[in-house]
Amino acid sequence: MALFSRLLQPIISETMSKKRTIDSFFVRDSKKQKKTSAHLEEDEEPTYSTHRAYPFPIRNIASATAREIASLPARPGREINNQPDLDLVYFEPYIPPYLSRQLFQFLRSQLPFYRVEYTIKRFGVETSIRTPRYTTVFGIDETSIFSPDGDGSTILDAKTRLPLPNINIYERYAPRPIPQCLDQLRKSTEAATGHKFNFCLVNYYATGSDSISFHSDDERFLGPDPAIASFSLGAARDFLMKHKPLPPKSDPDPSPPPQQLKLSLASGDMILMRGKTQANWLHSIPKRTGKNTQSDGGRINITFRRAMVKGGTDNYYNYNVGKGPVFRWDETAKEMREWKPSDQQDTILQKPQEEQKR
Ligand SMILES: O=C(O)CCC(=O)C(=O)O
Ligand SMILES: [Fe+2]
Repeated sequence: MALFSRLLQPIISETMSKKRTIDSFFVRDSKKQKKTSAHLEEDEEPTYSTHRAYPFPIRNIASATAREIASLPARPGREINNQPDLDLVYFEPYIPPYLSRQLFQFLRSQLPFYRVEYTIKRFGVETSIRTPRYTTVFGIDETSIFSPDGDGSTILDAKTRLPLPNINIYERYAPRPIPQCLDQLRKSTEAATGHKFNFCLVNYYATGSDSISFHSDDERFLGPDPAIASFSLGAARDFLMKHKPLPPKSDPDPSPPPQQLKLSLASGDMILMRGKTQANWLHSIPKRTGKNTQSDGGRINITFRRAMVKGGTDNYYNYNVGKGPVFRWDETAKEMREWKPSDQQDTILQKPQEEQKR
């Protein structure tokens, strides 16, 4: 390997920081390697997914780990469809505990996150909303693809495979390809569910105060009866589901009203919502009060979805990336910190000096 990249490699890893947790995902000392797992590759050079729209390169998972993800789910899914219009498949878990722990640490430290602010009209008044969790998104709708050659910076029409005729098409936000560390899971999910996905949305709930209120993912750009695969990593949180309001009954009907559901989603679990579910049910992750709300109650949620038209791409980037600052996990401070482009540059410049001191 060229001297340049050898020199650069540890510097980049240092920029990515999180020495112990992240390195242990890839490179283990030989004693630990024997004791804990034969799955993770020893001494594999880290590689990165890069794209001009990423704020920084996103580290790839090792090839052995990627192969493991391809072999999932750990357990077959169980159908939950005992209520009107409800059609779920619950994998408990999809990702086994040793792998979900590592994937949680890895994704938390490697992905760029945002705390999006936007305005809505509430009772005719412009109201500012600060999303009560960190979010990020990758992908592009079904009408387009990232050019398979080069660094994928060119976007092609999905049918003609020619560059988009109008350069203004995705003008508000430059779409980002799904990085390898999430794309492995997307492929596995497609194989396990028989559904296709072109978007990956990630939520990070830092504490019990982070939440998502009752909503359904029934946007028109997803098409009718969309399938959404939703993964949990890290702290367990309650996932509530309730039926959308029903019109009052006209005739005496003996069928009982739909019941609210509560699933305690644990690390590694996956819930597939499909069929009539989004059209008829709402879901939420309520705030959690009491103990265990502050410390490492961090939870990552990953959803895979399939947007059919360009409006879906703009909507997802608008609400999950936005125009505000980037946040990145700081392993020393154990919290998300605002990240600036100069952070990366600083580390690259500082590191050789530090090494000379030793
Ligand atoms: O965090 C979760 O489990 C749910 C997230 C969700 O509903 C969404 O992002 O639309
Ligand atoms: Fe949702």
